[in-house]
Amino acid sequence: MTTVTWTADEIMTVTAARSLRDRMACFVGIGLPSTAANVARRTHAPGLWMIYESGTLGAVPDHLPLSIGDGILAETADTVVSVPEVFNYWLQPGRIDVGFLGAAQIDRYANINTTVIGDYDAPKVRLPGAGGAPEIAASCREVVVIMRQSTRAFVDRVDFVTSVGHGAGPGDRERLGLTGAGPMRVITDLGVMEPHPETRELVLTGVHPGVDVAAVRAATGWDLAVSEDLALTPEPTTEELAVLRELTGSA
Ligand SMILES: CC(=O)SCCNC(=O)CCNC(=O)[C@H](O)C(C)(C)COP(=O)(O)OP(=O)(O)OC[C@H]1O[C@@H](n2cnc3c(N)ncnc32)[C@H](O)[C@@H]1OP(=O)(O)O
Ligand SMILES: O=C(O)/C=C/CC(=O)O
Repeated sequence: MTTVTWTADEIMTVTAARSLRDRMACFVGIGLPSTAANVARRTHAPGLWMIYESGTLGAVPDHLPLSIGDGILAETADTVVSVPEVFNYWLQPGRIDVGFLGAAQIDRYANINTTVIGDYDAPKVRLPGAGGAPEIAASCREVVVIMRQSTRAFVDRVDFVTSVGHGAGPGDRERLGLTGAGPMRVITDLGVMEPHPETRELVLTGVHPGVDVAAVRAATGWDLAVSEDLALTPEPTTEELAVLRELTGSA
């Protein structure tokens, strides 16, 4: 029997890809989300309708776009619309099923920071910023987050709320007028977290093969709750790995 070997980053990306279903409309963030969305489209979800913020609807890039301005998106899209149309017509009225985002920091309520580490006026690290992420987090029907797990990234309270997840708990999204369900899954190199239906706090609902719950808790900056029905992530298939490695040039 052939043993398939894979890295922690690879199982993270493949697991995130699997969270997308065929024919979904997916607002794709640049970086890890874009890699995972393109893996999904080339494997189990050929009809995934990928939307990038530059106004490219239905892009089918033959390589990973370097940015939302990469020509391959406009060249391969079903159509290209203006940025106001992406936000005002497609996103805000709830026409997009899933927003797929990355983050530098996330907290127990899945609030996202991509703005600054440390004090806003005297930052330790200045991050890429908000871009369209706050609107994506507000209005997509649901949000999936992909990021590597460590205590520097998984913090009790984010240094800056760039994109609201579940705010300070139940009812906050409704109070703020955010129409989408918010982050429903956070996928990392260690496992999968989902918001508790009542408290909205992230709960560990799955671990990747070979990962201890204790290791996930140790990489989290709050007392992470663990589901009683903890799932074990299925390993990446050879097809998923081949597609991922071809896309990232690591084949
Ligand atoms: C639709 C849209 O895409 S809108 C665009 C909005 N912007 C985003 O969505 C960005 C989302 N992505 C992020 O925030 C990412 O985590 C990034 C861009 C900050 C970093 O991603 P990567 O390029 O994978 O780099 P990496 O995680 O190695 O971090 C690079 C550096 O950023 C800094 N950094 C990143 N995360 C942290 C953190 N949590 N705490 C402190 N420093 C950090 C560090 O200086 C780090 O370098 P180091 O690891 O040597 O210390
Ligand atoms: O400005 C934004 O929202 C996103 C930028 C990401 C990119 O330039 O690819």
